[in-house]
Amino acid sequence: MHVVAAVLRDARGRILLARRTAGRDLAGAWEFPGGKVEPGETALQALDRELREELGIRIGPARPLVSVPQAYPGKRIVLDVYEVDQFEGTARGLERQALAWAPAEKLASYPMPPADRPVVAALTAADRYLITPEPTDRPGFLSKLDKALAAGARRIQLRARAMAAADLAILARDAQIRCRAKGAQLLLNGEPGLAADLGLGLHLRSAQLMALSARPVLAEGQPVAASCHDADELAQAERLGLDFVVLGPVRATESHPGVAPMGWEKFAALREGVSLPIYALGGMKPADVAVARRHGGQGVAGVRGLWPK
Ligand SMILES: Nc1nc2c([nH]c(=O)n2[C@H]2C[C@H](O)[C@@H](COP(=O)(O)OP(=O)(O)OP(=O)(O)O)O2)c(=O)[nH]1
Ligand SMILES: [Mg+2]
Repeated sequence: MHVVAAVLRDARGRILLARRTAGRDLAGAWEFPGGKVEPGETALQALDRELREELGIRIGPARPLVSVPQAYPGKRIVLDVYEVDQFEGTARGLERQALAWAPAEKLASYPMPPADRPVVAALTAADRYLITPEPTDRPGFLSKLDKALAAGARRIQLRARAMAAADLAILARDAQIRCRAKGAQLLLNGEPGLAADLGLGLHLRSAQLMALSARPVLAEGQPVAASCHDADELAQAERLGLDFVVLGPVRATESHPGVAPMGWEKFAALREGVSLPIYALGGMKPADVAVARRHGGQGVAGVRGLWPK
C-alpha cells in the first residue's frame, strides 16, 4: 500500500499533525496528513487530493523528505513523505479529525504510528553519521575533527579500537569539548563505562548489542546507537530502545573486502521490520543521503566517505 503524507509548516515553523479518528486502524495516533494513493494517481496527485479532502487546502510544490517501508500486522505500507513549503487556504479538520501545530522538537512526544518515527528523525536529526578513522596523531586527528565540524558534521562516532584506555579518555574529552561547542552529538564506540563517566553517547558493536538485556545507562539525554547487519540485530536494538542504528554493508567497501554487500533492496526490506532511524553504511558518500532516504534510511554513515581529506 502506497501512502503519501505532507509536512506542512505554519509561519512559526510548527508542523501540522492530524489525529486518526476512531474506528480506523491506528485510531488515536497522530500522523502527518495524507492518505492512500489510488489507482491511476501519481504520488503528488494523491497528496493534493488528500489535503483538499481532509484539510481544505491547495498545496504548492512538494519536495521528497523520506519514503518509509513499514510492515504492520496484516499489511505492508510505504509511507512517502513530502515537505510542502506553500499552501493556499486555512487547514481545517474536514473529517472531524483533531489538528495540532507542533514545534519540531515536540514531535517525538506525540504518539504516532511506527512508520512515523523515521520521519520525525529525518526532520530533526543529522542525515550523516561520521565515524572517525583510528586516531594516530592527536593534533592531526583533532584538526580533522574541527574541519568536519566546520563542514556541518553534527553526529559523530569516536572509534578508537587500538588506543590505550588512558589515551582514549584524554582524546574523548578533547573531542567532546569541540563537539559541544558546535552542538554536535559525540558517541564513543564500544566503551559503555567511559561513555557514562564522560557524559558521552555510546555506539555499541553488534556483539555488545546482542549480549545486553537492557539499554546501557548514560548521562541524561545521551544517545545509544548500535551497528547492525541483519533482522535479529535490528530487533534487539528496537527492543532495547536504542536511538538509532547503522545497517550495512550496503555497498562493497575497501575496509571489508570479503563481506557481501546487501544492496538497497535488502536495506529497505530489513528497515520494514523495525521503526528505528537507520543510517546506511558501506561505501557511502554525502551524495548518497538522497538514495538512502528513498529506501527509508535516516541518511548515510561512514569513515572514508565523510572524514575530511
Ligand atoms: N496519512 C498518514 N498515514 C499514515 C502515517 N503513518 C502511518 O503509518 N500511516 C498509515 C496509517 C494507514 O494504515 C495508512 C493510511 O491509510 P488511511 O486509511 O488513513 O488512508 P486515507 O487517508 O486514504 O483514508 P480512508 O479514506 O481510507 O479513510 O498509512 C502518516 O503519518 N500519515
Ligand atoms: Mg488520511
